[in-house]
Amino acid sequence: MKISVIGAGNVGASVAYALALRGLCDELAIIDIFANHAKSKAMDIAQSTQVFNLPIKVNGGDDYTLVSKSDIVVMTAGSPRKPGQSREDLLLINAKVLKSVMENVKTYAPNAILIMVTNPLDVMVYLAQKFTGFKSSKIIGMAGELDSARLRYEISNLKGDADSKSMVVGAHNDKMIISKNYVKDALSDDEFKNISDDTKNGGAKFVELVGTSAFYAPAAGAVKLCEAIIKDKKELQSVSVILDGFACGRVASIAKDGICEIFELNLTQSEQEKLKESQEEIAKNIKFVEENL
Ligand SMILES: NC(=O)c1ccc[n+]([C@@H]2O[C@H](COP(=O)([O-])OP(=O)(O)OC[C@H]3O[C@@H](n4cnc5c(N)ncnc54)[C@H](O)[C@@H]3O)[C@@H](O)[C@H]2O)c1
Repeated sequence: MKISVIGAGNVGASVAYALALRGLCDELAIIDIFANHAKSKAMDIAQSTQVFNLPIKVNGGDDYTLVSKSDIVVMTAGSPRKPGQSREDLLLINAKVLKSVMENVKTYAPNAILIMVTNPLDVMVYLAQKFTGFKSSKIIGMAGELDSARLRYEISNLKGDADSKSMVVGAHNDKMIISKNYVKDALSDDEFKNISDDTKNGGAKFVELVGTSAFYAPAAGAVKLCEAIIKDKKELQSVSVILDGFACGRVASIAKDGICEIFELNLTQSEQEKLKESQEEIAKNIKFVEENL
């Protein structure tokens, strides 16, 4: 199993490190526009695997031949949010990065399953297909599992633990949906409201503290997707998927070929309206990129 991680920054390096230490692949490639940065991460991670005597080959650089024959490519290259920025402020900056990276992925790893992390996530998921022509079942956006982890973090801070099936669905922006239909823990109305607010604010709170976006928990979300693919788990995860003219969060079953089934969301009328609004916003942002790139 060969996995390539594009972008050796905070999220990319954390993905590569976690993949290596969990022994999920036997070959790992790390690519960044800053070749020495990627090489240094690869060397450091390769030395970490020696600590545990894990037989993993790790290479890094800016040369896309390193990505050849990857089974999975995790895309993390691009700018993260800075204080005061929304994920949407990154639209054109990261779409340009995505276009150049995807041309190389298409050339060197045409059979890979693509895990997208770069923000604004739902827009990038849709554009990744436009730039690669990959089947939509082979492009999966990671964000729902991060938002769900933040939800369970808030619940367990309050209640001591959280149901592992509680999840956040819908778009990866301020209109993410925290629905009682998907929260399996018993919460009063006040508790539900406070936990929803804190979960939605989880990303911004991190940006406020350190001036950039979170990385360990997002990396864990990407690794969870890799694991579901590698182990053919048919695991239900909250992921961004390509739909008709846009991409947005759905619950989908993840297995060896990528997305094997997408489920309709079970939402109340007002939640459905909110989902529709966020989908329209995503479609508008896609159009903006298409007209301005
Ligand atoms: N989906 C999510 O839930 C989620 C969570 C956190 C962060 N993110 C997003 O992930 C992305 C990366 O975040 P980060 O914190 O790792 O940022 P970072 O700045 O630490 O790392 C980004 C890396 O991308 C590299 N890069 C830039 N352009 C490139 C190109 N053309 N080719 C190859 N590499 C290139 C940079 O050199 C840098 O090393 C951001 O867009 C961020 O918003 C998404």
